Amino acid sequence: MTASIINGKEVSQEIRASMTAEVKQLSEQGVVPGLAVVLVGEDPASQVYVRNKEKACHDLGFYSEVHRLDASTSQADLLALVDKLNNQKSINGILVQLPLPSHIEEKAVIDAIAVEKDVDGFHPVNVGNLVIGDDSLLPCTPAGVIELIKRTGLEMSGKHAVVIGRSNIVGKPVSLLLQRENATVTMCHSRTANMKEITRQADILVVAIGRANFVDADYVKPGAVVIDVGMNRLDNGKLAGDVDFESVKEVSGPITPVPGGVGPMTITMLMQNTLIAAKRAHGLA
Ligand SMILES: Nc1nc(=O)c2c([nH]1)NC[C@@H]1CN(c3ccc(C(=O)N[C@@H](CCC(=O)O)C(=O)O)cc3)C=[N+]21
Ligand SMILES: [Mg+2]
Repeated sequence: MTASIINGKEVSQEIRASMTAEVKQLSEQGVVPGLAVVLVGEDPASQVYVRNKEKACHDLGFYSEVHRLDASTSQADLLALVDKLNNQKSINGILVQLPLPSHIEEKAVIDAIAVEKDVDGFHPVNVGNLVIGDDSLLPCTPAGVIELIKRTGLEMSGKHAVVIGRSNIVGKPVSLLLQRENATVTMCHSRTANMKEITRQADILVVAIGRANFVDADYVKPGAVVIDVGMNRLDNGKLAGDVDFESVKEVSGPITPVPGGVGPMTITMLMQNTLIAAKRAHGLA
């Protein structure tokens, strides 16, 4: 049996198309969602993501600003920019591209972003609200993963979801969101013993360990939904996921490719968070 491929690009386009009418209606009321992206330094991969975000804003009719700062920018200057954006009415969402240069303390910068403009969902208050189950801005990649699983038609309630990876950005929050969908969640990570025995029990397998082609067919239960969050740039310049797509698709159920899976959804969820933040700023949500 050959697995069906989950087309993240197509799902993204569908969601963005469904947002367009609302954005148009809001702009007629004078509410234009605004996103500021801050990029420190010249990491080429980051430049690509930032351009994709700019394009998404443009296509949706959002206002957008991109602040490209020199790699030697001081922490104080970066914090001053964040403060300015926190107070700028035209901006509803602020994204400071990570990683930051090593002389800047990431935590200090994330903590400085206004909670209601934290469209990455990385601020400790948004993380805390996610844990408690209160309203928060959800982290974009985990929210995109849940959306893709929903679109497969699989009922998550009561299913065994296994997450490989325990990062603050993906592994931890995606586990919480899967629990919220009433899945039974197991977390694995680089120190997990007998990992294959655990992942082979998964009805849903989410992989975010950051190692190219780490998961092969031996890790996967026949028919399982497989979501690959990996983004590994190979020496040949190609992008590889954490899942060995060619071998896994022979045993799995619906599976995401890289590129064209989770990546586009991350940007779509960022747009959705910016829209939510804009509505809240105007008392409309
Ligand atoms: N504060 C912050 N928030 C982020 O959300 C954030 C960040 N920093 N730093 C970097 C990572 C990475 N990231 C991606 C988003 C979209 C694609 C994406 O659109 N990928 C496409 C194309 C990729 C390509 O061809 O290079 C795809 O998978 O099909 C990739 C990577 C957001 N990140
Ligand atoms: Mg890990």
